[in-house]
Amino acid sequence: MTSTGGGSEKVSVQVVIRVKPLTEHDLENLPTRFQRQIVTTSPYATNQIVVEGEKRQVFNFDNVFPPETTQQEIYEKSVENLVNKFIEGFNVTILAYGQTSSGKTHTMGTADNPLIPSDSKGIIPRAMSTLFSTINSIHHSKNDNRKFSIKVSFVEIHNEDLIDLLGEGVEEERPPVLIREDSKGNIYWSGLQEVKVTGVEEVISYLAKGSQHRQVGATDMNEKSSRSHAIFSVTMLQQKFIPNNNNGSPLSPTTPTFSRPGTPSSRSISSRAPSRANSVMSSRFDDGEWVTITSKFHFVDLAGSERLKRTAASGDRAKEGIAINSGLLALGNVISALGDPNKAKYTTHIPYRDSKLTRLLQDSLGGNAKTLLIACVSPAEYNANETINTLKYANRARNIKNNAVVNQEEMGWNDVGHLQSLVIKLRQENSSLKIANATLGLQQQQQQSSSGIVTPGRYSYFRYTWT
Ligand SMILES: Nc1ncnc2c1ncn2[C@@H]1O[C@H](COP(=O)(O)OP(=O)(O)OP(=O)(O)O)[C@@H](O)[C@H]1O
Repeated sequence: MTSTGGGSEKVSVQVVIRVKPLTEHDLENLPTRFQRQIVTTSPYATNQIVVEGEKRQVFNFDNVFPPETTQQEIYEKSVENLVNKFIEGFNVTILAYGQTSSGKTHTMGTADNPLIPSDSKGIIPRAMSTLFSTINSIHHSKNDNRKFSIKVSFVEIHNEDLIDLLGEGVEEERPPVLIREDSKGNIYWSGLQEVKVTGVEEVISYLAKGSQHRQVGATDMNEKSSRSHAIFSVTMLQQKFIPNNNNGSPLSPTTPTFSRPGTPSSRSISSRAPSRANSVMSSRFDDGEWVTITSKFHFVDLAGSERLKRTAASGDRAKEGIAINSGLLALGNVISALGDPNKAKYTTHIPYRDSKLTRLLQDSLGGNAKTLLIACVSPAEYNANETINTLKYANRARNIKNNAVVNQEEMGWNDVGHLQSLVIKLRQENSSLKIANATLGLQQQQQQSSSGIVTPGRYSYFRYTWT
């Protein structure tokens, strides 16, 4: 996986499995005769997992983490590289999937708070630690002139309602969180608090605040079971000034020196939070040009994937179960439509609109994002069916190919008139380029159809590679 000069690279969705150890709580609560461990992994085949159920089933993934794996190991092997990609300007999404009590929240660190010991910390606090220490070292570097602004938001999908977990005041009086799509297919949301953060402790305080607001309810399987999908998002804006060399062309992005840009306001309601860069602006000055890169990191802690009857749910719990299952079903259908090479050839419709979850993640699955799915499973015989279901679900995600690109915009800071005229000029250029691209696309499609290669029209926008 190497980044191309233009900041574009083709990657599959990465799928890893984490097998949870049986905890004291499990040993007290699972019927003794079903505590036998039926899931095995091997240090010699670290991408393989075997389930000894009614029949022996073997699955292969990008990585399989056995029960003894530490939080730090998971982070180093699967996540750290994605944080570096995020800093480069790629959109990144990590999803934790699995039945209730399988370790999703523990792995993701969604319910982090200052009392959790450092070796138990999950992915989010570790990723934030890498992010801020990298930014600090860039600030102290003489050879790197980048400036960063980081904002976080925390949203919950409960019974198909979007709830702002960082929202102030009474929930009923807040503006509704809405998902929107622009004419180009970009996803936005409105009415959501985005809070500026400058360090890990601040992020953890917002995580703690948000997770306290998260809907939890007692089920038979996990007494504090999460009954909603939670999406913690980090948006990063980085600006760098590229000075001109003597020939009038900009120097490399790492060349130092420039004046400090103004700082965005510290707390704002995001009315149009882009989930990926959707416009290109450019502003050149006599001494160089400003470049802005926006990237977004989604940490998605999904609600328990178990079948309804297993949680003995009734009333509100049952209603939640139906909403959870339909969200995960829609996610599975999207994954299946994108991931199954046979279906992909013939499917012209990817059902993103079937749930809020898939709508929100529309451009994070198969779009302009790097995606990691962490499927969490229990090793106990008691959970054998759910474990198999989780592994089958995760297996379908492995065929998705994304074409992730750096979200780079070039823009000026202080010459609004100049910027506006440049925007108009660039829009005109963009229109001409679109016409040229469309003509080129048409020619390529004609060539491909004569050579037998299938390019589904709608998805050429997302730059899909079908395998
Ligand atoms: N790898 C692990 N090592 C030690 N304890 C773990 C591990 N994974 C999970 N646990 C513990 O198991 C319990 C259930 O885990 P967790 O709450 O993360 O499950 P979950 O999948 O998020 O469940 P739900 O869907 O109900 O929210 C917690 O007490 C957690 O600390």
